[in-house]
Amino acid sequence: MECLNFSDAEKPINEYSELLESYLKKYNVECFDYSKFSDPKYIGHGGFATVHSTAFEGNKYALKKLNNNWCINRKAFNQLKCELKILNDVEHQNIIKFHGISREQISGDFMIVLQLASDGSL
Ligand SMILES: Nc1ncnc2c1ncn2[C@@H]1O[C@H](COP(=O)(O)OP(=O)(O)OP(=O)(O)O)[C@@H](O)[C@H]1O
Repeated sequence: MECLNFSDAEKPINEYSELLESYLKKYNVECFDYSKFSDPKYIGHGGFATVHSTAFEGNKYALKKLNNNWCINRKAFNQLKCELKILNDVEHQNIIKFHGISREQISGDFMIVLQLASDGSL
């Protein structure tokens, strides 16, 4: 008899955000306090995220919020974890710098904090 594997059901990305944060903290990824971001200005959105420019303690960043209608299963979550860890390890003058992550505690909204491409081109 064939059994359905309910443990691998897809869930919205915000339901993984706490797990994602604690995993990345182990690798010293900086976790920005979401309440300290100010002056958000909409830049644009893609298939998986919405991007705003914002300020944090006097510095400007691009804040990329993952869309909660993006649903992933456990395997895709594990891939995302690895990709974010790799992004944190990469440093190159031609690659937008990954500064860290942020999480809105109540909604679970998950954000990636990036270098702000000043001329709007990436
Ligand atoms: N670090 C950044 N600095 C400035 N603008 C950015 C930055 N990252 C993304 N953007 C802008 O925000 C918008 C959305 O970007 P995003 O990467 O979410 O979508 P995308 O490039 O369409 O890719 P996809 O749909 O594959 O996710 C685009 O206009 C992009 O140029």
